[in-house]
Amino acid sequence: MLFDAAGRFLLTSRPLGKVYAGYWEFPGGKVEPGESVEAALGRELHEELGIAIGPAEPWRIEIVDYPHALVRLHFCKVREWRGACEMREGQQMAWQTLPVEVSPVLPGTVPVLQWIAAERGFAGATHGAV
Ligand SMILES: Nc1nc2c([nH]c(=O)n2[C@@H]2O[C@H](COP(=O)(O)OP(=O)(O)OP(=O)(O)O)[C@@H](O)[C@H]2O)c(=O)[nH]1
Repeated sequence: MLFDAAGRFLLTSRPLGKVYAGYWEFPGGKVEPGESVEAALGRELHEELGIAIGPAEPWRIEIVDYPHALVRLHFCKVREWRGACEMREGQQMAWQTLPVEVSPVLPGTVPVLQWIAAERGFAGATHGAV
């Protein structure tokens, strides 16, 4: 999860051809064998966005049982990176705050918005209805 100095966070849309194409999520991807979560995040954000991240602060872990896969998601906060985000996989990006304006949000991403809301004392809907 990239957070800028204003506290906005970056969401990206899933590219065509993937499950849940067009749904918005925090950029990232799967950990490869032998790789740490932080290293995987750095690799994925470089592949997807062309940036080199600074420290990744582990935040929360969520398990989601999708019809296509059971996934364990490790959310880490990143506040420093080098380079400007470019969409290397045909995705879209949006810097967001609460409530999130992009839609639809990936089911596994919704709880994360709720955690951010709790942390910020934000009351109300975190995102629009699909
Ligand atoms: N990056 C990311 N993935 C999420 C979020 N929420 C969530 O449920 N996921 C799920 O976690 C998995 C992430 O793996 P991925 O992005 O590398 O995999 P993918 O389905 O795109 O397939 P791929 O192996 O072809 O890249 C997907 O099943 C995705 O649906 C999120 O906020 N960010």
